Amino acid sequence: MLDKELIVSAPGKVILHGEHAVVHGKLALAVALNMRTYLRVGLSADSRVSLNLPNINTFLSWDLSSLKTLMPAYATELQKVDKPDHGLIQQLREFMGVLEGSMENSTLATLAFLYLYVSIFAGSRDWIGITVTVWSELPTGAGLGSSAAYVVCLSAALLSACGVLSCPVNGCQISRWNREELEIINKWAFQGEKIIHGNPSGVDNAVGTWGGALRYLSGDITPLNSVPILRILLTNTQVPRSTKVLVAGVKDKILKFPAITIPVLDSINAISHECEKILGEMATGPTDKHYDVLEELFDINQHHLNVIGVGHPSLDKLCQITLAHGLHSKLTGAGGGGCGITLLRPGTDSITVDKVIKELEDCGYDCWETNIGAPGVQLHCTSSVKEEISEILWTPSSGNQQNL
Ligand SMILES: Nc1ncnc2c1ncn2[C@@H]1O[C@H](COP(=O)(O)OP(=O)(O)OP(=O)(O)O)[C@@H](O)[C@H]1O
Ligand SMILES: C[C@@](O)(CCO)CC(=O)[O-]
Ligand SMILES: [Mg+2]
Repeated sequence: MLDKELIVSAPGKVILHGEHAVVHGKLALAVALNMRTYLRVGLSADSRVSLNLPNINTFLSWDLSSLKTLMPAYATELQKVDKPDHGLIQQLREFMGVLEGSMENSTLATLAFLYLYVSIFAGSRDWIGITVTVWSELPTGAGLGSSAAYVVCLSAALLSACGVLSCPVNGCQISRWNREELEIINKWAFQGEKIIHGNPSGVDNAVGTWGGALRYLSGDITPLNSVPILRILLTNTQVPRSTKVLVAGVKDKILKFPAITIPVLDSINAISHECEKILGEMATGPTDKHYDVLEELFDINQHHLNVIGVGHPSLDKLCQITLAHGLHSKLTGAGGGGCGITLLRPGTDSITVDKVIKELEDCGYDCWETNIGAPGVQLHCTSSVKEEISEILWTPSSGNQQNL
């Protein structure tokens, strides 16, 4: 139960192979990124529920009594959540005054929050006024799993605030929940992703919850324990896109040209399997040949992703620029702009990397070399949060808060 306040965080992710195909039951390989979303939840002094999302300039507040009117007639068994309650989603849309199909960042984030708040607190008798502030190091809507990190944080924080999960801080700087608890967090986060994405596979919230590197196939999550350290250059083309729209576009292509599109998804599946095999072999001694294969798999998959309609000229340009320096890239996440990844061999010298970064930055892109395999969702003791993040979490601009 929420005593005074809690801070949780969850990582973003990079999909190495399998984006989009994973929505249709194929294998994906994904790794957690060392960029996180942080959430602070505190008891509110008045009986209000407030949501501060500074990254997307959203500051809202509701009277607790008005939220109670939305409580479903039944109490969801919190451990057994399965499908989203479409009746409740519709009721929340009416409550917020938004139309079905609205794609605004703020609408989707608020709908996901209210859905999780009302559903989770309906299962507990104690409705409490809370203030939730979320801030992220991840770019919003750029393919790095910002939506999943957001809903994983919401799920962990709300389930802890209403007493379903323990708050295992125990004087530690950082602590984690046990396996059963992580499974509940993941299930509720998946509900949140469904509200934001429409038809997510569940891979992004799985990485946000469990962290590390994992294989994901039709809901089965298996940690990849022996992944070698890969050097990855991440590039944000800064071209905005929506995962929901891109996922729906692939579905349309499957329906329109099944005989053409399904074999492409099967080939992406085979790429993920091949990559998994190579990563396994690399654990006992990476060779140049392994890197040759990884590079070729990036190239083939990037072509496939273009075929299924999720490429973008900005991503083509990224591939061309890096290839001119002997480096291989592919989009990551939903594509359509957003981020791409470039594989750096252990021997890639810093002069080459700096040249590539300069050329990409000249196109208006943002680049950084990254570490992958970060920990999943965790609970922080207040003093363990970086100072600049803690300042943001403590000073929401309530001046422009909208009271509803
Ligand atoms: N920091 C944040 N604060 C509030 N809402 C956020 C935040 N980050 C992401 N979101 C929510 O997630 C949505 C973006 O999700 P989307 O799935 O389109 O992109 P992504 O998760 O960054 O990329 P991908 O799904 O390809 O990995 C936003 O519209 C918003 O609703
Ligand atoms: C495009 C997609 O495959 C990955 C988005 O990060 C969607 C999903 O799996 O939910
Ligand atoms: Mg997303």
